Amino acid sequence: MNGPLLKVENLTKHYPFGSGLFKKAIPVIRAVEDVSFTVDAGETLCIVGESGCGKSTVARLLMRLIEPTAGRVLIDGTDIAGLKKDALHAWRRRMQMVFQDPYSSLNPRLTAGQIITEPVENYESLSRKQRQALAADLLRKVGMSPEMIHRLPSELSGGQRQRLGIARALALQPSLIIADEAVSALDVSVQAQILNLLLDLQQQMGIAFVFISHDLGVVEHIAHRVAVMYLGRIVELAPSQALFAKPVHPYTEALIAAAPVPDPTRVRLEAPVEGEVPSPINPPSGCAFHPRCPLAVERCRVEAPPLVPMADGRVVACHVRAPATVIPPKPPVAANVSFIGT
Ligand SMILES: Nc1ncnc2c1ncn2[C@@H]1O[C@H](COP(=O)(O)OP(=O)(O)OP(=O)(O)O)[C@@H](O)[C@H]1O
Repeated sequence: MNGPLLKVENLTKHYPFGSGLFKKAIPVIRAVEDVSFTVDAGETLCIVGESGCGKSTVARLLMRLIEPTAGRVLIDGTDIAGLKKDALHAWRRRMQMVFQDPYSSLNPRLTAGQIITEPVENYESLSRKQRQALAADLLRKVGMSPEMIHRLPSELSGGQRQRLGIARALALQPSLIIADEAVSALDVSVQAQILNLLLDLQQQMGIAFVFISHDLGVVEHIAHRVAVMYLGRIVELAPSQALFAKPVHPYTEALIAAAPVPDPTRVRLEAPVEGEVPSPINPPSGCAFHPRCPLAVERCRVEAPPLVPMADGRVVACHVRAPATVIPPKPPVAANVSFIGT
């Protein structure tokens, strides 16, 4: 199939805020605003940004766990919103999710073997032997001993539980895995093991990842491309190497400056730039980053910058660093005009 595996077009999610009883319009939380990107087969797109910028909402929209206010999600060119029950069921096989907290996302009453095979049994019935063989195979794939098949989640370490969550996601042989802060709850050494496991699996099985993280060390390790979000919008989307070598948006620059060295004690992105993240209920006019931006000029206060494509394949929304080319107004049409006296 030509074209991207995943195409996200102008995805927007507004949550109602309060009742709006005495006002004409109900105020909304602008969680995700006009987000567009693509992901190719076998590619890893990381989404980064401070807490509350809309990363998890994008993940939930991709998985169709919530409905968008506007915009579309296409898989292999098919709009998932238009799928009827059976087609949606079939499509769900292709996209799986790995969650941040491996403990709360695993049923504590099921054994590792049952947890792994449960998604498959939603699609086909398996004999006891097939179930055991599948579970053992997937446990091996994620670097666990098949002997763990009878263990309960409470009998596993955090890293083992996250491997189990990955094994469960792999069971349906998905084309795409959405991983929302999938390693954030783990020790740094276990994080590295899980990330390397994901990279190996990607090479072996050609899986694409949308990997959501606020940890740039993690992102630098695994991303092919990176989308930087600020207050619900993508402000820069770039090939990973280019982004880390030369961030263009002042917000990206600040994020990278806050986490300069890839080491185990690296700074988290809790407050990478001065000032608070503004409210998504009443975002600033113009560029939403302007109140915190050291480069802001008057235009930033009044006009929202569009995402402008740059020569190295990135797109950036910044009036100062990536000014949109102003298309000169067309000259007046001169043909067939006759002037008196000429
Ligand atoms: N169900 C909901 N109802 C109302 N507001 C919501 C809901 N879910 C998220 N929000 C709001 O939408 C915005 C984006 O939230 P989201 O969880 O997507 O951010 P995030 O970048 O994933 O943050 P974090 O890194 O802390 O998980 C936030 O302002 C959040 O409070």
